[in-house]
Amino acid sequence: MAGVAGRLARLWCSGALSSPLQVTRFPALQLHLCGPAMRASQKDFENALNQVKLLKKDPGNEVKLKLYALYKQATEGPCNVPKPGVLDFINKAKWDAWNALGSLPKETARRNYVDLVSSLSASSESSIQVTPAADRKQPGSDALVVTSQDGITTITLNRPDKKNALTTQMYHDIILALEAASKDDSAITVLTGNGDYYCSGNDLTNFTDIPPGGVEEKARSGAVLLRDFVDCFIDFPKPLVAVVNGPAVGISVTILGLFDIVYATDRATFHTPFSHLGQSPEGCSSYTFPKIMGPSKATEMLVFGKKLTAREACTQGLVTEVFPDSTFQKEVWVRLKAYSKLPPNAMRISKQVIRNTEKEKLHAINAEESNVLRERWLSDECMNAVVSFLSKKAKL
Ligand SMILES: CCCCC/C=C/CC(=O)SCCNC(=O)CCNC(=O)[C@H](O)C(C)(C)COP(=O)(O)OP(=O)(O)OC[C@H]1O[C@@H](n2cnc3c(N)ncnc32)[C@H](O)[C@@H]1OP(=O)(O)O
Repeated sequence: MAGVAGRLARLWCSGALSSPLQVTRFPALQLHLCGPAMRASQKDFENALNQVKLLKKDPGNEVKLKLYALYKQATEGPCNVPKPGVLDFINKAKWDAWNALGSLPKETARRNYVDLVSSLSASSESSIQVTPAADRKQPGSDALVVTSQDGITTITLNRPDKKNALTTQMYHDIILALEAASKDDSAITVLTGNGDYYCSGNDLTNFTDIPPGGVEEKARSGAVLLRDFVDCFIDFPKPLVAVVNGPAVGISVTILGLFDIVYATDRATFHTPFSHLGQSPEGCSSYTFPKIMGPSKATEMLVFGKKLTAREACTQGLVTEVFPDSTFQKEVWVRLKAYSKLPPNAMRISKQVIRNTEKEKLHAINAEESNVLRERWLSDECMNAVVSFLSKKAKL
């Protein structure tokens, strides 16, 4: 049993914050773990109990023991039953595992159980291929290409002849791609563009596809899609990196405030011409931009549509680092491949510790921005701007 206990201890030490030893060594972290941001609800716990039954791979005896111990600790508290006899190997191993958790609080055990099941579910689904969106047989879906390599899932906008403008189908496909990436075995996820542009924002021809319910219905469904789209970025659990390979416009700029890292070529520009288009900020930028760059710089961008160079965007904190265009791809991918080798659970959990403090706020802001935009899309100012662009009278 010393062997099992030793191996368990090693597992815990390498596991995601589940070791009682680690928790006592980092009391500040323990506070976070027990705080509302990291608390696993009863529902999360019940979901995890069901998820365990659906695991495609047997996790092995050591992990099963760990699950058992966390379950007992979460539901009954510290081990207080008599130790089974030496010949009762199985029950003794279970007792030892439970007893090893000492006085770990029930709430922490519940959280650790949920995290462990979540990492097991992710790795048991790792055999699922992340296929290019084109293979999902969705119309227009070759506009998005998803690949997974070297621990990195890359979502590439692939409409270079339209400057990677986002069609309605692409919003749906990106949501699906992010959902798949959140569960695959990659450590980090990248969004980038193919061709000379990163993305020219919302495809303005989206406005021409009016359903039987008329423009009001179009605006309503657009606002729902926008909200769902941005929610995925708010909730994305792993490090999310934007590789900005060229100019970025509109929503492709605003959501950068929800990424963890933004690398840009020195050829990139950042442009949010909402007033020119009779529109208003989305992607939580009404909150993230003032927070990142201060209110007046944010106003220059979001209200007056000031276009920033990559270096200006970096100085103002929207971009993490700028690279010469000639070496951009090489330098960025070398860096990302190195990052992708870091322990994935630690990265995920650190990201969540950072993000969880304001997740609720971001969701509320997203809902409000989407509502305001729904009204803006029905305004004369917006309709005139779209008509001007579509009739080739206006360009940014
Ligand atoms: C669920 C809904 C959510 C909605 C969320 C709201 C988001 C708000 C925004 O994103 S606002 C930003 C909207 N974007 C724009 O207004 C950009 C419009 N495009 C341009 O001004 C220019 O095309 C350009 C400055 C991006 C590039 O100019 P350039 O001269 O280099 O290239 P072309 O104009 O010749 O572009 C090549 C073809 O691509 C088409 N195209 C480019 N961007 C868009 C776009 N956003 N929507 C639709 N089409 C776009 C352009 O029309 C050319 O097509 P053509 O070859 O058929 O003429």
